[in-house]
Order: sequence, then structure tokens, then C-alpha cells
Amino acid sequence: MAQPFSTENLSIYYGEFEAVKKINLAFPAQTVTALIGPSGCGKSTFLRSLNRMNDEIAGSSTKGHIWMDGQDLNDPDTDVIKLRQQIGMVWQRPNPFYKSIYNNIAFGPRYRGIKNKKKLDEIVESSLRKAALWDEVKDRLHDSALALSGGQQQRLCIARALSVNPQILLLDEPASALDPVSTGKIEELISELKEELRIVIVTHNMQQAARISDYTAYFYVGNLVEHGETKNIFTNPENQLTQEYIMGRFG
Ligand SMILES: Nc1ncnc2c1ncn2[C@@H]1O[C@H](COP(=O)(O)OP(=O)(O)OP(=O)(O)O)[C@@H](O)[C@H]1O
Repeated sequence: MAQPFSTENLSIYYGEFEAVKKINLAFPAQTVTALIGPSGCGKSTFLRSLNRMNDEIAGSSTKGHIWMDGQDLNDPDTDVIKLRQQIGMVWQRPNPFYKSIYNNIAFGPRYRGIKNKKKLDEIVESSLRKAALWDEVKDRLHDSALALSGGQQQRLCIARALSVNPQILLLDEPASALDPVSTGKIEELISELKEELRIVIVTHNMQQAARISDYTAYFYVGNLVEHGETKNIFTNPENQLTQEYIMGRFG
């Protein structure tokens, strides 16, 4: 049976260079998929293509399909603004808007036409609660988001993505700029959020991939070398390349 969110022969180019090569990958509901592999192998390019953010890079182009509920998101007629609400993205470095904590979260819902203050208050609170940040910021919602710590800013960015009810969350090394305590909070959050969402995460941290993901995809020079349940990939990989990468990281 076709998965409701998957890629089919997805290739991504920078000019003539094929950075990601004919990837077929499915993302089941309520799971975390980790994308791993050495630097430059196409993980971030692939991740960014899933909500068409890679289109914003001059010279990039994409071939193949991204299927969601029977629609091809790679179709040129796709409404990418709406798509990016359904498929939210959080980057490596926290990038809150130069606005208050409240207005960071209310921005997306307001853009979608929600003006009612009570409704916006509810969305701000529920998004911050889902991102495990509410208790830390509830008394200073109108302070600048930039006054938060790096780890809090990253959870704010997750709350901002959640404010428009996405079905999928794309995370590009979301904890790599954070201290171990903040990293732990982000990992806990990911495990809670997957009850409601599908999550795809790029990580260089093998222990993190093993801890938080259900499925792992190993990329190498633009190819998907191996994909499967994380416990199998980490204990008994089928491909020699996967094994060497994982062993190298642990060794
Ligand atoms: N904006 C760009 N213009 C041209 N080439 C690019 C661009 N971004 C990435 N590339 C190239 O595409 C390939 C894949 O890069 P990408 O950043 O997706 O890899 P990655 O696996 O995410 O790497 P890292 O782990 O270092 O973040 C690399 O060869 C890279 O040089």
C-alpha cells in the first residue's frame, strides 16, 4: 500500500551537479526518521526539498515526485506557502523573528487570517506547551524572543512551526548548536511530538539518531545506501558502507 508521505525517484541538482540521486523513501505516520551520512552527501538538500525550500536556492532544480496524500508536492502548481504550513521546518541555528515571544508564535496564524485575540492567545499557549516552553516564558510573553537562551529559542522555533498545525516537521540538526541539557529537552520533545506528527531529522550525532528515531536512512554521495528500522541499522546493517560509517563514528 502506498505510504501517505513519500518520495519517488527524487533527484536534486545544483546546475548540472546531481546532489541527490533518485531517492525513494517513505515516512510512516507517528515516526521519526533520521537522515545520516558524511558531510556533503545530500542530507540537508533532500530535507529542504521535502517542503520545497530548496527551490529558493538559485540554480537548484528537482526531478521526481514527493507524494503526500496522493498529491505530488513537486508539481509546479503546488501552493508552496500552504505546503510550508503543512510541512514545517526548523534549522540548525535558532532563527526567531526580531519580535516578542508572543508575536513569533502568532505570526503564522495571523498570516492565515486569525485576528481574534482570544483565539490567538489559545494558539500561542498550546504551541508553547507542545514545545515544552510555556512554563519558562508564560510571564514574559511580550519580551523579545532574542532574550531567550539558545535552547529556548530553538524550542520557540519549534513552537512557531507547530502554531499552524503541520502534519510533518523537518529538523536540520536542531540540537547541534545547543548544550547537552538543551539537547536533551529537544530530544524529549521530538519523542513527544511524534505522537501527532511525522518527523524527519538530519543529525550527525549517531547516539542521537539511535535514541530518538524509529527509522534511519544512510546517505552517501547523494545516494540512499540503506534505509530501515533504526535498531536494525545500528545493530546489523546490511550494507558495508553503512557499517563502516556507524563503526567509524563509534570507534
Ligand atoms: N547552494 C548550493 N549550491 C551549490 N551546491 C550546493 C549547495 N548546497 C549544497 N551543495 C552541494 O550539494 C551537495 C550536498 O550538500 P548538502 O549540504 O545537502 O549535504 P549534507 O549531507 O547535508 O552535508 P552536511 O552534513 O555537511 O550539512 C554537496 O556537494 C554540496 O557542496
